[in-house]
Amino acid sequence: MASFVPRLSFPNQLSLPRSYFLGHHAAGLSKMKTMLSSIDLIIECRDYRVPLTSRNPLFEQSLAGRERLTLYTKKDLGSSGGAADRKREEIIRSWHSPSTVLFTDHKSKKDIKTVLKYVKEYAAHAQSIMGSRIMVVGMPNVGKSSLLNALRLEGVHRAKAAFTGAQPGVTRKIASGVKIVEKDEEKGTDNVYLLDTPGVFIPYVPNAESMLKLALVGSVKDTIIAPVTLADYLLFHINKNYPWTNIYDDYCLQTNDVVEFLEGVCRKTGRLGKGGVPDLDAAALWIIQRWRQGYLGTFVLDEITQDGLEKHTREETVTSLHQARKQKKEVQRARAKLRHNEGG
Ligand SMILES: Nc1nc2c(ncn2[C@@H]2O[C@H](COP(=O)(O)OP(=O)(O)OP(=O)(O)O)[C@@H](O)[C@H]2O)c(=O)[nH]1
Repeated sequence: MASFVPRLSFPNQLSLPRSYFLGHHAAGLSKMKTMLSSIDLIIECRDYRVPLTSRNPLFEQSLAGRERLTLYTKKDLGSSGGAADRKREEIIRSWHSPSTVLFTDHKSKKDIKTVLKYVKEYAAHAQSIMGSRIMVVGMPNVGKSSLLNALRLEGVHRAKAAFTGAQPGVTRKIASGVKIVEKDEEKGTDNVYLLDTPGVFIPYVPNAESMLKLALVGSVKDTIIAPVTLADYLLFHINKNYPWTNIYDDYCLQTNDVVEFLEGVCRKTGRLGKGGVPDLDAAALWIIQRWRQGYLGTFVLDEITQDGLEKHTREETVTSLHQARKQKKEVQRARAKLRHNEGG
């Protein structure tokens, strides 16, 4: 039998939306800027599974001038704690050196204690009279509110203060500060407050593959990109990077054909419509959610190399919304011209 050959590239998705910069993202960012003078430290959350793609250049520009802790969230979904994971973390640390970088799973007491230790040390060093104020920022759905709740529970043993949810955009406004560390008279340290902020998306994603990655990790609403396209990208990624794992053995043999894959999922899970027709959209959504919950294993979608951050930053063009619209129009014009030529 011929051995399976995975696809080496994913077809370019010309019609894929490349923007998800909503009104409350822009409003949230402006408000963050105006509040900067009262903030001591920024915790910027990025997603462990997309350490490069979940970097939002807007935070570099708008929130410059404040000390920052970069925290890679959802570690449990990207790392199984093996040698390759440790190597990856070492590389990511080197990107930010000499600044501190932490990797967290919000359910891990150990990880949350490490963040609290950093925060306490920072607060002791900052010696603010009014108590320290920390702002947590990041892309939508990266886990900011979950982090706040976990820090509050571990730090002051208080219940949840922020709503969380599996879809992006649960936090819409900057909340007032929530206490995560109690003052300590003996040590001479004051209270530490954490401010949750709405997730802010990149104004214009420079390439379609980055948009697919961001959609897969849940940074954009599931209604924005067709679930079958997203499942196809997931299949491509699994085949290319984990061809030996038999992750989807339960549904079908190894394949590069998303329809074959999803039909297998439909048959196995009973997602069949009238007359037994497979419901591909429902199967795609289900498999994406299984992936997001970690049931298909641990995944990192970005390629992590020593010069990865530098390369990514170079390639990244922070396109303004005006430029984004201009580019969109150019694509539309090119397509119309193509249609016209094909018709003529
Ligand atoms: N597995 C895992 N899931 C996490 C982790 N942190 C957050 N989540 C989940 O990710 C989803 C989004 O978390 P939130 O805390 O609401 O994210 P957010 O960044 O506040 O989202 P916005 O409201 O869009 O700004 C929720 O379903 C959380 O349970 C983590 O460390 N590991």
